[in-house]
Amino acid sequence: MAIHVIDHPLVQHKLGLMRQQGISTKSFRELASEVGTLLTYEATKTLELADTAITGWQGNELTVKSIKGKKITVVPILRAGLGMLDGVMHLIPGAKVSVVGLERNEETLEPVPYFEKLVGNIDERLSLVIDPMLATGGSMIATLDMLKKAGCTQIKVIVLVAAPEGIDKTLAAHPDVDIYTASLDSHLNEKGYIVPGLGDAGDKIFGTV
Ligand SMILES: O=P(O)(O)OC[C@H]1O[C@H](OP(=O)(O)OP(=O)(O)O)[C@H](O)[C@@H]1O
Ligand SMILES: O=c1cc[nH]c(=O)[nH]1
Ligand SMILES: [Mg+2]
Repeated sequence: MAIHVIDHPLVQHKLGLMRQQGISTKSFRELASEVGTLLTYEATKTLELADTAITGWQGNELTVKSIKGKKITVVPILRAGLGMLDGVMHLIPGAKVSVVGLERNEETLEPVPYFEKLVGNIDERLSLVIDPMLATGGSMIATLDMLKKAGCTQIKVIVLVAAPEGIDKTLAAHPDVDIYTASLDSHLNEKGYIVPGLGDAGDKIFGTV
């Protein structure tokens, strides 16, 4: 479908803080979660509403709006996607979580799948895939392939930063998917890292470097 770059001042300010050299694990983690919340707000903007009858505070009949039938599963891509999970669940606490594990081979840049635990009835759910980084697009495309193979037909992607190369590849492979991001950065460097990017998001979230 399309890429949506969210230029809300809070998103841009927080993303700017994340780009600072030497940022602490604590700050990076907090900001990843906060930007995750803000991007989720934007990504859920198009959820359909239905009229629901309730009894109001005065005992009278009222019609209010509620989110229509659509069940949601949040899909963090291990490891780094876990850094956004709390922030996303903050807005949709009832969502079920489907976990996929993929690690990019840093020589070939190909994704290597190592874990898949999807919730039941995924064909009836909207999947919200979360990962801080979309670089070559390999990990995202493999995840979308996995979800579609399991029967999922409605998918939105939320990433903190994306590279144009990866976005083009992902949208070419999965033109039906909407991608929400805080930034479409300049390009990939010779090692497949996003420039200016955030560096290695997984390592920064888990404190492994
Ligand atoms: O678009 P791509 O070129 O596939 O790169 C992006 C992927 O790389 C990172 O994960 P990584 O493989 O480093 O695993 P980690 O989250 O365990 O650190 C990132 O979180 C994405 O999943
Ligand atoms: O820039 C990048 C690319 C892949 N994975 C990351 O963590 N950062
Ligand atoms: Mg990593």
